[in-house]
Amino acid sequence: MEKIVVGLMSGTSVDGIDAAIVKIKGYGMDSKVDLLHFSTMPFEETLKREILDSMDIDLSNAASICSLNFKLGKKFADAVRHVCTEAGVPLDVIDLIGSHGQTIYHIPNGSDLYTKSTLQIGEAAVIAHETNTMVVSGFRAMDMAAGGEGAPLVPYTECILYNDPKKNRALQNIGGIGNVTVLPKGMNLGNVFAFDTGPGNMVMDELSLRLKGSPYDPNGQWAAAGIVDEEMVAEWLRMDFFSKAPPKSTGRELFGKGFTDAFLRDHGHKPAEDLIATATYFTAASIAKSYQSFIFPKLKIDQVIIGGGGSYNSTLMTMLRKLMPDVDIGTQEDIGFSSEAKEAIAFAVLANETIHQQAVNVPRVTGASSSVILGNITLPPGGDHKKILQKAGK
Ligand SMILES: Nc1ncnc2c1ncn2[C@@H]1O[C@H](COP(=O)(O)OP(=O)(O)OP(=O)(O)O)[C@@H](O)[C@H]1O
Ligand SMILES: CC(=O)N[C@H]1[C@@H]2OC[C@@H](O2)[C@@H](O)[C@@H]1O[C@H](C)C(=O)O
Repeated sequence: MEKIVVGLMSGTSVDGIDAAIVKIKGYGMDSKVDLLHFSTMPFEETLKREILDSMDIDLSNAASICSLNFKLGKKFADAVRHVCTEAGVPLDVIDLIGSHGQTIYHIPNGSDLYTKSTLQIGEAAVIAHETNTMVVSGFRAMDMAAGGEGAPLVPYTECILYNDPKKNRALQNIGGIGNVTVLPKGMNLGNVFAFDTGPGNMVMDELSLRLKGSPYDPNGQWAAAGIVDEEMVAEWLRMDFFSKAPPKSTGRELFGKGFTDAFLRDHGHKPAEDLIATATYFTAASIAKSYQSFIFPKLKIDQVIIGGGGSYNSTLMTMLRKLMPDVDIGTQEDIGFSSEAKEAIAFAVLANETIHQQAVNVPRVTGASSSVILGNITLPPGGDHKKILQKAGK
């Protein structure tokens, strides 16, 4: 049975809400997935600030997170309407919405102070009410309840969408954070592996904003004009995160504002271009080091496919190619996909799996004790849920 599903993603870059309208036939590894339309609804600067502050342990509080949960729910509903209007698809054609939500905090390992936990907000009841559509949200919690890190979750969808019978592929996402999924040729879910590689655009973006007043370094132009401090990068690469073997995931807690504050405290007197170049090289070098430590010793990679907004930073792409000269490094566009749309598509696919009660986390990737069904289902208000689930194919 065919379903029209909207996938919503607001990632760690906090640049806006990505929305994909996807046609999905079937479920499981045989799902047929077609992207009908994709759009991004950028956050206004004030809302972006509010979200970033809510992630900052010094600025955040319970009231601000409570309020933001509902505010973002409304924004996610607006993003559904926006993508439908742009695509000329009536809202009542949508069978299901898969909403990742906005990660506010992620504590994958716990500490003396905090329990292992993760929080994605953007109230699903508000989305369901505004759109009169069933919503699947909170994808990460069940994996973490089963002992996993709750991330990364895209390996399942990447198996469906990108496996190649002849090539060992590494799919490198460069969003706020960098993460890789390794798909051995002719693979099945049993031999895929994945982990977060470290910072994506997060440090570069923070520096661009503070030193140049721009949310990112357009095409890497400032980084291209700067001089990299290789010693600084070598020191950063000695952080525990980079030597830890997967499973591993990370976020703003490690590479967010606190990281950039410390960098600027010691090096803020240097030219902005040099600082942005150093942060750009840090991302490239952390990806290369991750591959050298945890991928190349296991598998010869034939093709690295870069996705996420970082693929539009040509200085970063050049650095990556220099650091890994023996591998073919291309972009999502080179193989006929969209670099921007991939995560929104993933959460549409994952929502479809939820309503078909399929367990889709990959335990060897997240560290969970078993494979479990992800997500919370929110029915539309007053909806006849039997009819709705029937429509969804159960
Ligand atoms: N033309 C461009 N030049 C340089 N960088 C760009 C360009 N376009 C986008 N980016 C970068 O991509 C980022 C957004 O990437 P993306 O949408 O993949 O991240 P995300 O989904 O928020 O993150 P994550 O995957 O970590 O959740 C921007 O913040 C910016 O740093
Ligand atoms: C906690 C969280 O939101 N993690 C995100 C983030 O963004 C990239 C990387 O860090 C990855 O671990 C994950 O997202 C992708 C979509 C995933 O779960 O596969």
